Amino acid sequence: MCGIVGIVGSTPVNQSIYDALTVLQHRGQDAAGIVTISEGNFKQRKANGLVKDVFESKHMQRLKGNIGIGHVRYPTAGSSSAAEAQPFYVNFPYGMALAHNGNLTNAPDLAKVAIKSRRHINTTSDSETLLNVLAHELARVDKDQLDAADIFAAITKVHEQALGAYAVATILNGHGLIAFRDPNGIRPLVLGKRVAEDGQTEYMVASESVAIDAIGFEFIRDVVPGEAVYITEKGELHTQQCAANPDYCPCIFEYVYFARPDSTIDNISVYGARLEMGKTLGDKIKREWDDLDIDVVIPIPETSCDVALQIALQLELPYRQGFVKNRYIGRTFIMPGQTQRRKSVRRKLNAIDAEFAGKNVLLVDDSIVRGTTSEQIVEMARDAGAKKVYFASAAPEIRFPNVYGIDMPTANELIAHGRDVDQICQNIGADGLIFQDLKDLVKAVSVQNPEITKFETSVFNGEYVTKDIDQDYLDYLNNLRSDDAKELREQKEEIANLEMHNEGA
Ligand SMILES: O=P(O)(O)OC[C@H]1O[C@H](OP(=O)(O)OP(=O)(O)O)[C@H](O)[C@@H]1O
Ligand SMILES: NC(=O)CC[C@H](N)C(=O)O
Ligand SMILES: [Mg+2]
Repeated sequence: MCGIVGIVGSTPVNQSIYDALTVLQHRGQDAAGIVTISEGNFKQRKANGLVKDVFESKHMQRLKGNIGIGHVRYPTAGSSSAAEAQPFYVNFPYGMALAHNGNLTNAPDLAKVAIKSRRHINTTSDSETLLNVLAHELARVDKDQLDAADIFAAITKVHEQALGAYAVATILNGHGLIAFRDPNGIRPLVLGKRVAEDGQTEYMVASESVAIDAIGFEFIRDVVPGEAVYITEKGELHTQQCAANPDYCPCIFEYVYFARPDSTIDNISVYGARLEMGKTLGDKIKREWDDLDIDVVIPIPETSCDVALQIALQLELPYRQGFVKNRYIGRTFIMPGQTQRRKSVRRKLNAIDAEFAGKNVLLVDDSIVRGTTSEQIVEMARDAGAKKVYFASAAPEIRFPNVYGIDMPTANELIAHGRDVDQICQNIGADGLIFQDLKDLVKAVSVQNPEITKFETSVFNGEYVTKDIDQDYLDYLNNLRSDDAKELREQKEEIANLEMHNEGA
């Protein structure tokens, strides 16, 4: 999952974009970038690394201008090279830059069409392709100055061509900031505003509401599926529905794992959703495990803490933070390779023996994906002296690849693929394992906003909302993006490529 942000201000936006990116860091740890426009010139800084490492004060000083966009990246297409860090830039028409969260499922076809239209695509990133599709549609309008209707017409054309998930922020020289969300609203996008000292209203878009809160903007609302927002350089706001058949279907995994608990997405508090997940899973544990003698409930930090606390309340058992998290290690699941992910679990989490010695413990995690965390954590609980180790997952079994912006491209890498609960339990070495039921997860998330009746749940049930996904596509993705394929390709690219990116800048 990546994080995006865009601001049209009445004073320089570099620091606000930087600050917003730091609170979206949990959505992508691989690369970060900011592009601003100052007097018709684009200013850019992007590189691999965390926000705090990518931007030095010399970069910040150069990122002048009252309009800009930013991105934190967790790659799901192309490579993780710095050349594919975002935002991407094209000079025609007008000069524009784009930041994308999501994943296009027809990127290779779109790239072919764009190249036929004499656009140049320099990387394997789906986001660069998306930028070129939009640029092509804007270039078709034969005018020096586009108005809101021209821009919305171009986005309508993009919706007609692009498949998959996309929440986008883009800046267009001489015009302003454009943001839009795919017709299913798979990835989140919110809009905020702030009245500046000079009285001008400044606008902001971001992946999560927490970014809006953190830099002192006021949340206005979610951008709805298929909708586009255009904020002119002067700060005028235009919005329009640009999709023929928008159909709300946000990704449920945002609530399970990706988003910060203090964000609200599609009028659903992520924290509230996690508490509800704890209630429904707690009830299932009561129903199915009433004979078990559990002494204590222990979360696997950090994302599962809210769920675990609620389960403990539900079961009337003590809740103890038996694992201490090293605050300097990031999220392991979004790290690029399995070796790094495996190593990081033990560096990140350490057990407090007193909470385990001689006890029957119930460990709670938000999800079990590859099983990297759960396998090691069960062992750590036993090493710390636990008598019995039970495990509960707030998400159901993840058995199918994700194609919409979560890097789970290969069913074989998923621990629940082809295994029933007992087999998974055996694999992670637990004495008992319980998963949330999908209907309960949907209930837990939707209870705060009954207007949303559908969620993107393909990783649990294999039903892909865009309908273009078939076995051929999943095989293609498997060959392209399995951990092994990625490692091989990146080794080759390191040797062969001198890319269009100046890392030291
Ligand atoms: O089965 P796996 O492949 O290990 O993936 C699932 C685990 O990864 C995530 O944690 P992560 O360390 O990424 O972040 P967190 O600190 O936010 O929990 C998630 O919360 C699970 O703990
Ligand atoms: N996780 C994401 O949103 C990734 C965006 C885009 N597909 C990339 O790989 O850069
Ligand atoms: Mg975790």
